[in-house]
Amino acid sequence: MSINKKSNRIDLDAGDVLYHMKANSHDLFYIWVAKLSAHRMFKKNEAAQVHNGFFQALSQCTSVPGLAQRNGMQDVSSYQHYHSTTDSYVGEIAAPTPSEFPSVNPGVNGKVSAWLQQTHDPDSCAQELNRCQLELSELNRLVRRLQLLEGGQQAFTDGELQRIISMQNLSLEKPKKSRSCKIWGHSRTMSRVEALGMVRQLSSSHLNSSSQLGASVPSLQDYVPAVPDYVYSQLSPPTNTSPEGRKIQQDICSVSQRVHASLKSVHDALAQERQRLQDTYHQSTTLAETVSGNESRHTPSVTDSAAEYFDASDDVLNGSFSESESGLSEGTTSNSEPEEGHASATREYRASISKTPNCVVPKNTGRRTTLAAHCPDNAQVGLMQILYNNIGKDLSRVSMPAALNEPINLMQRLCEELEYSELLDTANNTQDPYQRMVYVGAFAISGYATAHYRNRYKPFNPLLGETYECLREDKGFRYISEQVCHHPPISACHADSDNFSFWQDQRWKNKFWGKSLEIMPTGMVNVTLPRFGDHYEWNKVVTCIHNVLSQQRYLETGGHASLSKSLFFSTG
Ligand SMILES: CC(C)CCC[C@@H](C)[C@H]1CC[C@H]2[C@@H]3CC=C4C[C@@H](O)CC[C@]4(C)[C@H]3CC[C@]12C
Repeated sequence: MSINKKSNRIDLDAGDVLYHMKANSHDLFYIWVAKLSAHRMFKKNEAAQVHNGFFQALSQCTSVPGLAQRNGMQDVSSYQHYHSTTDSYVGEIAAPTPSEFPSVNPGVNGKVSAWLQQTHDPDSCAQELNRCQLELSELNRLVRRLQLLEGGQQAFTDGELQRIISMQNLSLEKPKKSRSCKIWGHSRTMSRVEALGMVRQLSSSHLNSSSQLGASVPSLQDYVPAVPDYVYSQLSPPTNTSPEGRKIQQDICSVSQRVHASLKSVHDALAQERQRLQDTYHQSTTLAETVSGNESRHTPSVTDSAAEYFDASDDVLNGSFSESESGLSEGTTSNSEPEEGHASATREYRASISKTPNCVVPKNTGRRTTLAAHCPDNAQVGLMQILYNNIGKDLSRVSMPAALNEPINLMQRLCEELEYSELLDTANNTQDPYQRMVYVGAFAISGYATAHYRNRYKPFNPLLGETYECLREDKGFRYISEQVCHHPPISACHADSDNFSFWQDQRWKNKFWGKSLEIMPTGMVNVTLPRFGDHYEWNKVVTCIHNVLSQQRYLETGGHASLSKSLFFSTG
């Protein structure tokens, strides 16, 4: 949660949804903030309780009253305890049998298996996975046996403790200064030797008090403080030295390696399959283009483009790209899938546009319809690691691997916002001023058509002074842009045609929310229509990249945009 007192704004990143709230008054703002903070506190406590409950359950399950219980399990010094009792704890809830391992959504399973069936060697993957499942159950059995074996030696004996302290290079410095160690007369940190001596005294006191001195005689334990918690907290779990334990550990290692090898081979097979699909798709589209020849090529619009860079609606119309290609999760794609009615409306609209006067659409432009190179699969790029290595640095200056880039730069990407420039052609030929504004409005949002799908790659950041020029004879406009500032990146662009002039200088602020990244463009977009002397101006809305670090990334565009019109000259 972040707040801005001046503007009474509260921003909340709730994982999937990002809330931006603005309170009408200061009082309301403070009430909201107080309530949200209280809610957050409540949630935190709730989580802490669950956490405590977990450890309580662990300690209840500990069969031998161990050291950790003496320590109140505060810092679970005993990683070993955690492990040794996990078995019984898990057992209380439900012991996971191999068949009960968390499974993915059955719909997804269905799709995957259907796809696997179509491949040339569907059985090998299935066999490998079956084998994997067996190995995992074996692994489960081994881990349980190891835990049972360790279960008998949960608590440290004093002798063991001494051995561990002397073997491990423990720092016996007290983490926080406190005056609890009164026995030494003054407060100071213990030396290693002292601590060891203390342990020795402690063990003898144990013996004395229990077997020789009797309850009435004050034992040394009453004077000598127990071995401090922080000493215990540094103990690493004792390694299992029994030959059987070692054997089980070796078995676990080798079974894990086999599981890893199986999963890797399944992964490789799937990757190969994916490549095969991509190649087939690429070949089929190239073939289709050659067969259909030039006669059917009216507008070399993105409909023809077979590369991974594609237009949203066309892609949906053709149904040519799978969900995995677009890198979207099931939910997001199905939300935006238009019905057939929408598809035919789009076709009709396109047909009507090409009849617009002044709209010269050459038949064959000689422009390429596919990109020269395929995009590499960047699913493996570990963004988390990159961010982790650059903690504290300005993210805009962190260099990212080129596998994350699409083979165009930001100025080219901005030029794509003119993909539906026919709307402006139509506006310039529409008498009704309201209708004109509707067309301009439609054009203003048409720039986002691809944004929804293009979330897997980022455009290259242009260099300072770099220019990009694009002549679209097919659409009748020419476009030029220049990178006018590198940090922060600002691109200025201008496009001209018989029917309109378009210009914008775009810079944006980024806000990283942990799971999502918001791109907040500043600057206005301008369009003029020469025939009526209209000047339209609008601002761009916020684009939010949700789940930016994962493959379930998706873009959401929203916010307030206002489109205003003024006259830039009188037409008389
Ligand atoms: C590869 C991974 C990690 C990140 C992918 C980030 C992509 C989705 C980001 C990086 C730069 C972004 C673009 C930056 C600027 C603009 C201009 C704005 O007017 C519309 C959105 C648009 C076009 C953004 C769309 C999303 C975008 C392409």
